[in-house]
Amino acid sequence: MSDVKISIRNLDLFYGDFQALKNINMDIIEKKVTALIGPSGCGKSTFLKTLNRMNDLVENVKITGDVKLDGKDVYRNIDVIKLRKRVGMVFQKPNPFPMSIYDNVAYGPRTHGIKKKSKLDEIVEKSLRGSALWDEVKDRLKKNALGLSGGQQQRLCIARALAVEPEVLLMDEPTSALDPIATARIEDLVEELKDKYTIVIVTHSMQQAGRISDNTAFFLMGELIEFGETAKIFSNPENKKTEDYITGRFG
Ligand SMILES: Nc1ncnc2c1ncn2[C@@H]1O[C@H](COP(=O)(O)OP(=O)(O)OP(=O)(O)O)[C@@H](O)[C@H]1O
Repeated sequence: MSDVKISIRNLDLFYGDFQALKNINMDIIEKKVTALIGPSGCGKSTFLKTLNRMNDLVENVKITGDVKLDGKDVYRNIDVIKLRKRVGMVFQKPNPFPMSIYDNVAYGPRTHGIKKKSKLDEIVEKSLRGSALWDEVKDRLKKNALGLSGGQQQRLCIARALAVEPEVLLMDEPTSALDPIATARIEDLVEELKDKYTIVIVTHSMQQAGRISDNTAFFLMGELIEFGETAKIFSNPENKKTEDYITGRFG
């Protein structure tokens, strides 16, 4: 029996007059990986950002419909800071803060009021272990994070997201700036993280979606064309447009 973590109903999003999302309906299943695929500009990132209200920061944006996290509407009667603690995000380009590795990971817990050094030490170690970076950095936690490689920086950003103990992790093309080896490490990590977290990942790579996701959503020009089990979407899609896209026939 699968549990729904986030349910999306009749979601429309406008940037000014332009409608970027058209009547999206989807259930994101707890502790599964959901991949969002589709051509450039189809609305994947926009959709991802509606899940923790990152679009609120954009001017002239209008959102209607429902996004419910554990049954509670995230657009009404909810503290946005708390929402973003529960629904963390990792971006396309690794974006560590220009401070030490330790301080990057401790940043979130500190803003949520944790001050005790022993507690922070524990969170930093646990988060870095969680993002499979601990062994590589444990002897240089006080060094600047900008000295890490791109792949290490991205795992640091994942550790930073994990440090506030989120329930959902949104990942916007987290491997697009990485080489194949660093990409494989992040993919392995996603596989491990789904034991504990619900993961939604935007990817341009259909191979990646096929490798790491349980469910896949195919978007086209702001519409959700097809959503279902990844194995089914890739082997036997219902919609001709999905088939054209995954077989590379799409222009
Ligand atoms: N802040 C904004 N203001 C106006 N239009 C926007 C804004 N952000 C995105 N758009 C438009 O909304 C549409 C969807 O963009 P979005 O970034 O969600 O697509 P995407 O599928 O993630 O694309 P990509 O794969 O290239 O990252 C595009 O037409 C884009 O130009």
